[in-house]
Amino acid sequence: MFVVSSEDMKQIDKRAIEKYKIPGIILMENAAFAVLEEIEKLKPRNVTIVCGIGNNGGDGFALARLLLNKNYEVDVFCFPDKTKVKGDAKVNLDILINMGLEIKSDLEKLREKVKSSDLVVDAVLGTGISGEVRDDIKKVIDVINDANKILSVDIPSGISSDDGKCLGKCVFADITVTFECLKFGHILGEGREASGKVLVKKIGIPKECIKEQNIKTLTNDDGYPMYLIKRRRIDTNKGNYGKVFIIGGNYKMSGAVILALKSALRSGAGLVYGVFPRSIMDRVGALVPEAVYIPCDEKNGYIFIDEANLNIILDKADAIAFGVGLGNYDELFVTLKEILKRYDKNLVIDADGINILSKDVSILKNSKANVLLTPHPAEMARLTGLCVEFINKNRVEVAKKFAKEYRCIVLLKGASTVVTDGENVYINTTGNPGMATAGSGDVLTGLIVSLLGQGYNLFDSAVLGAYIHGLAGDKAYETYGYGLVAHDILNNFGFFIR
Ligand SMILES: NC(=O)C1=CN([C@@H]2O[C@H](COP(=O)(O)OP(=O)(O)OC[C@H]3O[C@@H](n4cnc5c(N)ncnc54)[C@H](OP(=O)(O)O)[C@@H]3O)[C@@H](O)[C@H]2O)[C@@H](O)CC1
Ligand SMILES: Nc1ncnc2c1ncn2[C@@H]1O[C@H](COP(=O)(O)OP(=O)(O)O)[C@@H](O)[C@H]1O
Ligand SMILES: [K+]
Repeated sequence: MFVVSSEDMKQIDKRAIEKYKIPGIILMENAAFAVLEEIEKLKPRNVTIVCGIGNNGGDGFALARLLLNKNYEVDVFCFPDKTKVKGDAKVNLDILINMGLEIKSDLEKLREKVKSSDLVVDAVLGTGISGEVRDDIKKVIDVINDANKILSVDIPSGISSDDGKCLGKCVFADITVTFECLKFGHILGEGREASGKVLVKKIGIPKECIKEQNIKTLTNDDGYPMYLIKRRRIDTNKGNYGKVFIIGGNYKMSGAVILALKSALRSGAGLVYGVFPRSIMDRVGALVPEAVYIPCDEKNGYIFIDEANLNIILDKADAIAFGVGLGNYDELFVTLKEILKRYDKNLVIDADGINILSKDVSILKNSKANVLLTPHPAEMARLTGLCVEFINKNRVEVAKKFAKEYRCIVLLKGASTVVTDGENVYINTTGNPGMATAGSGDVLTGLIVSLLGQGYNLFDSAVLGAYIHGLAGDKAYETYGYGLVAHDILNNFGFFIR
């Protein structure tokens, strides 16, 4: 499913109205019907609709008429002042007035009504919000938030459609009914929580209008990305599903590489090789008997990959993951540099691999390998010098800029993981806060490198990885709640891939 900004949506609406000659008032009517359909499922006895003075409010006025015609008890408020309503919204406002309905603008009356209403509809601000919410509207939002149940029209008032930022104050909806496309604000930042359950409804915009906008951002829905998964031919063997190499582990940390190896096996890689320091061989061998091992020399407990082993890796690997539990040791920078210089297939750099890379990110620019970086926000901060708070508030832009500048693919982890090659963007919405647990990232790396080995390209592997990892985490959450551990996630991979 496409994800659009407010400007994209404005252009799509404009194209529908000016080029394809659909009158805006028809779109408004269809939007109102789309909201009506959801309200009827909720079976409220009485509904309070709070409208602004723009077209979002216009949707609210049209909805009020549809509900009144169906004999619902309806109260309509307009803030700051109904005399400022214009255009299509005014047409719908005037119809209500002609029907004899009183449109109130009294905050105290709204406060009373909100308490006794089964449902409050928030049609104050939509995609047309600009700047911080003005003080008078902040008060209205506070009152709306006291409601028993809230349905927001298009987007919760106060949330920016472009990045999900709360612009000073926002409605926290139970349900949001939006039109034609998802907006960034529904799945990023505070907007994700504020939107509640989001329903995307068609309102009659010709599909060409969306196509012509050339949208580059997708999220999981309509079968994407799972339809990328290829069925296996019957007459195949392990050689068809990749030799994947996972380079990781140090004397203090064997768990990360063990989890990544198990994860690669559980997600279907043909042959999984573990490259780790010799001192953890017994543990890895005991816990992952299905893997092949390349135990390496050690320097101060950290891995030292000599030329002979490096040649084996570079020669054999269909895909490499570098970094899980590796430790950040100066000489490993030299190893990473060599791999980037000599390896010409797909390379995932994760965890300590990213910390090692942060010493001099410019080595990416001369890379022969196709690189995917999978940082969490703190690792992204090390790569870019930006602070974590800024990164989290600007996830898409930060990841895009980095991917473009260093010609790699970035998978920026966290709630709403972002995958981008600098132009195309995927925003993932599977997963849950139970996955904020040690080792959860290591199993993602194992999953992605496994997909690469099986022949998916770098972008698709990252997208599928983020999606399946989140789904598997959601299934684990059903059983273990916040007590879920990384093993529970990887044990579900096979289920979803099947
Ligand atoms: N176009 C179409 O075809 C269709 C559009 N549709 C609907 O239209 C919505 C977009 O409508 P829109 O563009 O009129 O903007 P909208 O969200 O109502 O907000 C503008 C109003 O808010 C005010 N305001 C702004 N910033 C503010 C702030 N910080 N703090 C306080 N107030 C602020 C601003 O006031 P002003 O600054 O002008 O005084 C202005 O009055 C869209 O979300 C969807 O629901 C559907 O009907 C389907 C067809
Ligand atoms: N709130 C959340 N919602 C969805 N996914 C999450 C959430 N918190 C963490 N995750 C996912 O869990 C993984 C954590 O990775 P990471 O921080 O690298 O863990 P570790 O380094 O311990 O392995 C990432 O894939 C991240 O997207
Ligand atoms: K709204």
